[in-house]
Amino acid sequence: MADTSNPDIVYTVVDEAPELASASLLPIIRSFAGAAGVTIGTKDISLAGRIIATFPEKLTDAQRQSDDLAELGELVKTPDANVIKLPNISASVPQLTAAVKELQAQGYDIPDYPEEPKTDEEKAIRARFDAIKGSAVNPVLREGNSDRRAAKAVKNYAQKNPHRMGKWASDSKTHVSSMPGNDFYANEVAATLTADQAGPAKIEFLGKDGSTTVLKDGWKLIEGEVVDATFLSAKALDDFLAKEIEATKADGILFSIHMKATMMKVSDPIIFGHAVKAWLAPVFEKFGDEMKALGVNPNSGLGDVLERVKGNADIMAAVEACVAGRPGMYMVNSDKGITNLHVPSDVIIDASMPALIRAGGKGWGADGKEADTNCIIPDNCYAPVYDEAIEFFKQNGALNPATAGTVQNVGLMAQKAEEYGSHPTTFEAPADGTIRIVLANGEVLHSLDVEAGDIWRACTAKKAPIENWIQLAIDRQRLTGYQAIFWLDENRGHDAEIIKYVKPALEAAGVADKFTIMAPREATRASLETITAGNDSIAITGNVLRDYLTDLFPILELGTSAKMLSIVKLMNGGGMFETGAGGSAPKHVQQFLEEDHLRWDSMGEFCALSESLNFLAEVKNNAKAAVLAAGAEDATQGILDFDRSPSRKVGEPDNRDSHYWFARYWAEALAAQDKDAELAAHFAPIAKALAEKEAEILAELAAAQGKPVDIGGYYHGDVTKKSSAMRPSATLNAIIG
Ligand SMILES: NC(=O)C1=CN([C@@H]2O[C@H](COP(=O)(O)OP(=O)(O)OC[C@H]3O[C@@H](n4cnc5c(N)ncnc54)[C@H](OP(=O)(O)O)[C@@H]3O)[C@@H](O)[C@H]2O)C=CC1
Ligand SMILES: O=C(O)CCC(=O)C(=O)O
Ligand SMILES: [Mg+2]
Repeated sequence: MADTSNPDIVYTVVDEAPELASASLLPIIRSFAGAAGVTIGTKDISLAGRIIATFPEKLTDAQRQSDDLAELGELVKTPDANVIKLPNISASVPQLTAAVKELQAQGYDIPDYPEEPKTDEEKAIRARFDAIKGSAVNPVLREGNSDRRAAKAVKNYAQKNPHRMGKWASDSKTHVSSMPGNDFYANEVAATLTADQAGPAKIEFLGKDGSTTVLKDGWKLIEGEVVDATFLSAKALDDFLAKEIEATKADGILFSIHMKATMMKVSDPIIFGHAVKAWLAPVFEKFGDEMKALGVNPNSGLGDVLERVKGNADIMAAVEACVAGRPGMYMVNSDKGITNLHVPSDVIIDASMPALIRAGGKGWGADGKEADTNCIIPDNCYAPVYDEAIEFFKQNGALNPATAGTVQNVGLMAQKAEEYGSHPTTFEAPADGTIRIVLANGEVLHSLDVEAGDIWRACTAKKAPIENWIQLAIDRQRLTGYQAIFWLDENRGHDAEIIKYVKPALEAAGVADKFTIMAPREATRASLETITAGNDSIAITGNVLRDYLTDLFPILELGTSAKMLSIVKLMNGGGMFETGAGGSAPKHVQQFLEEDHLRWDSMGEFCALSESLNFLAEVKNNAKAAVLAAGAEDATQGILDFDRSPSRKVGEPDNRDSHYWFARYWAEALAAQDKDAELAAHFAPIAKALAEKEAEILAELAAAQGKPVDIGGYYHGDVTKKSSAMRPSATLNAIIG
């Protein structure tokens, strides 16, 4: 539940591992900030919180929750915003239905998710759920462009303490496979709107029979907006997948598909569903009707398919026969039999491909052993990044984190830029025909012929965010002097329009010679050459590559993207500080529940906290916040210098221990500083107590580990249970107060 006051800083209530970490860290932050008069509020953007806020009608007053996401969405458009944003679940359908089930079991009268809505009432419920599904939080909050990089201290630490890297063999059979054509990349057309063309537009489907269906109406487009349309052919996709299954088998390697069904919540579950159908093609051919009657929807994954057909012996026999003839499968969890195709949100490309590359091009097979892998990334817009990276490491061997430079990112993200804002304008073609965009002035902007099942989408990027992004890039290049590359492909419709903004802006600023423009493949090679030589680069990218590269490079350079500094300079003057560039680490929760050890690293929170306090100091002229910030920076440095980050193994220090050390170093720094005598006096006894009680506190934290733990729910755990699990040291709690 959230506070309603008007705090200096808003900290988000989220899901999974970061939310567990907050149960321990937030009381420390509140206590320390409170001593300086800095208030910390919370807003609940968790999956369960959003479901509860969306369906209040049958809930009791005590169960109801305000729509915190909507409130935060307004806050980030104001200069007052100062938000620390932790990662939240972007739910796939299986996750959404599991969360609903859990809430229902807790006595919340929430409707079931209608898989196949028929009545108007079911369709209305489905539409409300669809607004919660997938990446529904980040696009609302990200009212600014993205600045992600490793803080200097974090990068230095990684160079001094290089993580383990898998070895790359030059004859590795691992490779990326993408469609030979007729994909989003090949079919894209784009234009930048003039003043005459602006206004509410429509998207229409024209059937071969002459009928017109309006797919979207009142679509607001403004002057200077880059508007593109494209489609991916369903037939071409099916041909490609069938061939890749055979090719994988012939190569004797693992089959895997990598996409982002969470963020691309309309297009990618459909593509994933095609892969599930291709994998079980003979079964779907023979038992299609029976499977339909059992409610099978391949878009929900193989796990859901198997669950629904398991009572039918004939279908199960056909599944077994089919799978026996398939290549080996890349596994999410070989111990539990969870395959790449089980759940659409289990394999998320930004995290999965870098992990495979870090491992030397190896995936996990069903036998629990590492093997070379065919990485299927159907569309060619961004697949070349991974393809080129893999080729580079085959030729040059793995990156050496001890000597590698860094790739920072300046990402175009504001106002639902590009693909990540395209959900409301993505459609599966209902039949053969044409899908077109009709502008307010009646002009047809783009018209593309499609076949039934093709995935058509329109993306846009607005002028103000584009200009703001170019300026951000100029500022960062000026500040660092690094190599600076705009990752834009002049042969792609959308990118060619963006280049028309970039070139004149760089000329006008007199800095054109400091920047280059390269297509993703060439930019990947150039950046890898740069960091291999120990130098640094800034990748100035669109929204998707912002996401992909801020996992890829950190995972190679630092071992993880959790330690990244991730700043969103909100366009109306506020600041949002994301904690790292990774997600909510479901695997960490599994481990925590089994053995009460939380390996989540809060480095992202530590970095975001200092930034947020510095921002408060700057915009509100709050000198005490500046002192707190400097202390938090020292504490972060202490965590790195003395190696206080969590270990992965039960029985060794975990997330909670790192919070103790953070509190201790922070208190020591505040006690030692001479800028604010009042704060120094306040923190001196706290620092002393934390030092004196070190052995007791660490013993109490250690004693908690090693047994299963109950937190009263996965998506909607019990706040008290979470708090007592995450704050097991009475001695520490008493000092924090
Ligand atoms: N900003 C946001 O809101 C984001 C949300 N997400 C959401 O998060 C969920 C999980 O996404 P997924 O793609 O699996 O990516 P994650 O980043 O959550 O997990 C991938 C792996 O990265 C490592 N990792 C991530 N964060 C940390 C951390 N703080 N400390 C230590 N290790 C870390 C873990 O490795 P190991 O297991 O080896 O320890 C983890 O298993 C999804 O629901 C997704 O939609 C994803 C990205 C961003
Ligand atoms: O919103 C999401 O689903 C994921 C966001 C993400 O991966 C990122 O911003 O790095
Ligand atoms: Mg990401």
